[in-house]
Amino acid sequence: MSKGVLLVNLGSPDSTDPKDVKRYLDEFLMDERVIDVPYWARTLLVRGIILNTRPKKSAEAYQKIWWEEGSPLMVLSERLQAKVDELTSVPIALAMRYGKPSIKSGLQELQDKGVDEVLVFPLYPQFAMATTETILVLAEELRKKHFPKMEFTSVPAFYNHADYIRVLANSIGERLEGVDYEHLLFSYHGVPERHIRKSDITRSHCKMDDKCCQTPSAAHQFCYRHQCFETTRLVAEYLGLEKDKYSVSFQSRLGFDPWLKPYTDRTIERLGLEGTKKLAIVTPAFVSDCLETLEEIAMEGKEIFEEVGGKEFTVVPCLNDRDEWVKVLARWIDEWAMQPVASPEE
Ligand SMILES: C=CC1=C(C)c2cc3[nH]c(cc4nc(cc5[nH]c(cc1n2)c(C)c5CCC(=O)O)C(CCC(=O)O)=C4C)c(C)c3C=C
Ligand SMILES: [Fe+2]
Ligand SMILES: [Fe+2]
Repeated sequence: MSKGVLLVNLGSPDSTDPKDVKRYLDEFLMDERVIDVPYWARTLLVRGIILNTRPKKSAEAYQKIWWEEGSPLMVLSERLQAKVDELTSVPIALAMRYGKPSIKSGLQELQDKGVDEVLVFPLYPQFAMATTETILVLAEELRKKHFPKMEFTSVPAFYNHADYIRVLANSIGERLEGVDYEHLLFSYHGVPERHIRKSDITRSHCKMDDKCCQTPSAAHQFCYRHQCFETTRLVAEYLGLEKDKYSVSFQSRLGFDPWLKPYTDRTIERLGLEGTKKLAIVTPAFVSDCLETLEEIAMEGKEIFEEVGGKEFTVVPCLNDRDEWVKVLARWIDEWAMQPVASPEE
C-alpha cells in the first residue's frame, strides 16, 4: 500500500465579495454538526434569517484582514503544507472542510499519486463536533462513495500532546519575551453548550462545570471544554505561569443559545475595568491565523480593551508555519508512515 496525508483546515470564502461570503457561509452553517437542529429549522434559520444580513457584515470583516495572496487562513495553510511536504517522505495534500480545495479534491489528488492509505489530519488541537468530527464524517462518506479502495487513519485531537504543548508554549514565550504583561488570556473559539453535552456526555459524562472540566481525565476524550482547559493548564505549567496571571475565555459566539463561558469580549472588558493595563492574548484553538484572530481579537478585542482604559494589548500569533511546528508535524507523519501495514489476520 502507498501512504499519503490529507491536512484539513476550516476554509475561507473565495474572495471578500459578499456573494462568495454568502456561498461559504451557506455551506458552513448548513452543516448539521455546526448548526445542529433539524434540517427544516436549520434552513429557516440559516437561509431565512442569517444569510440575509451576515454575508455583508462578514465580507466587511474579511476585507480588513485579506492579504494580496488571499485569505490568511488559506495562505498560511498552504505555506504549512508546502513546508511539511518538503520534510516528509509521503505526499501531503491540503483540503478545507468548507470551500476550496475540497476534501474530495484532496483525496483525488492523493489517489492520482497512487496513494491508497490516507492519514486524515484535522488541523484542530481540541476535538469538537463542529470541527474534527464533521471532517472525519464527511471524509468517510466521500471514501465510501468515491474512493472505496482507500483506507483511512485519523489523527486524534492533540490538545495535550507534549510536542504541541512545547511548540505552543515556546511561541508564547518568544512573543512575550520582554513584554511586561499583567494577564495572559487564552481565548478559544466557543461552541454552544449543547454541543458539549451531545458530543461528550454520553461518552464520558462531562458535568459541564469547572471542577469537572479542570480535572485532567482520560474520560474526557470528547469534551472540547475540558480539552481547552487542559491545553491551558499544560502550557501554563510549561511556562511556569502563576495561577492568577492567566485565564480562559471563549470567543465568536453566534445566535442566542448559551455558548461556552466566560465570553472573550466580556472578559477583555472586565479585565480592563478591573484595572489591567497590559493584556496579552493567545488563541490556541486555531493553528492558523484567520478572521477570528486577526479581526475579532487583534482589532475588535483591542478596541474593547482600549475603550475601558487598557493601554497595551499584545496578540500572540498562531503557530502558522513556524519551523518548530512544521518539524513536529513532519515527525508525527513520518512516524505513522514508517509503521508496517497491518496484515488482515492482525
Ligand atoms: C476551533 C475552531 C472552530 C470552532 C469550534 C467553530 C465553531 C463554530 N463557528 C461558527 C460560526 C462561524 N465561524 C466563523 C469563522 C471561523 N470559525 C473558525 C473555527 C471554528 N469554528 C475559523 C478558523 C473561522 C475563520 C475562517 C476564516 O476564513 O478565516 C464564521 C464566519 C465569519 C463570521 O461571519 O463571523 C462563522 C459564521 C459556529 C456557528 C460554530 C458552532 C459550533
Ligand atoms: Fe468536562
Ligand atoms: Fe467558527
